[in-house]
Amino acid sequence: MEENVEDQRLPHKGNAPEYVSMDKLADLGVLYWKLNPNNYENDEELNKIRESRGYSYMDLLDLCPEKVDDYEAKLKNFFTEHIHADEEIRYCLEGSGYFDVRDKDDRWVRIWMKPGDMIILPPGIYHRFTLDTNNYIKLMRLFIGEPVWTAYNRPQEEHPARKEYLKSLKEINERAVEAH
Ligand SMILES: CSCCC(=O)C(=O)O
Ligand SMILES: [Fe+2]
Repeated sequence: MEENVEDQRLPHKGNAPEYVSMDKLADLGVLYWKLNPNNYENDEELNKIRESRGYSYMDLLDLCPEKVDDYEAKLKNFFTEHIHADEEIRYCLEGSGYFDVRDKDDRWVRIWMKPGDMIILPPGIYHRFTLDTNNYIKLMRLFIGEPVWTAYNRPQEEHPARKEYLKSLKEINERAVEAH
């Protein structure tokens, strides 16, 4: 996506849009599933993911002005580039929104989340979130154990999760080179 944005809710694909493959996202450590959002209370596939990855905690987040205290302030924080010490796991049940992640060359990749899209962002990846022009999203948040939502705003080059992430990127890259 474009580097500089005036209205964060617009797509910002630029004049010559470039599309990023799921493989390239996987190379950044971003995992993706397509699930059935109408069946989230009884979804075997979701349960399997939760069990195998230890996601014991779950809550639902409805992002709209009526349901969120400090709505504008929250959205502003979500759109401030940051990392976490843990994975960020989000499953879109209704509405839509953009998760932006930095690629290897520090360019933004915009992920448009729609109902059924589930992503896991690895610890230490720089990212941000915004609603799109529909102004509504319902997200499931998952976590291993007691949730920690602390965001560390960029720059965080000395943060252990950041260092670990850069190391894992290097390893993914080396494996890709060997495979060719
Ligand atoms: C509303 S979920 C996405 C925002 C985010 O990056 C976060 O909660 O840390
Ligand atoms: Fe985050």
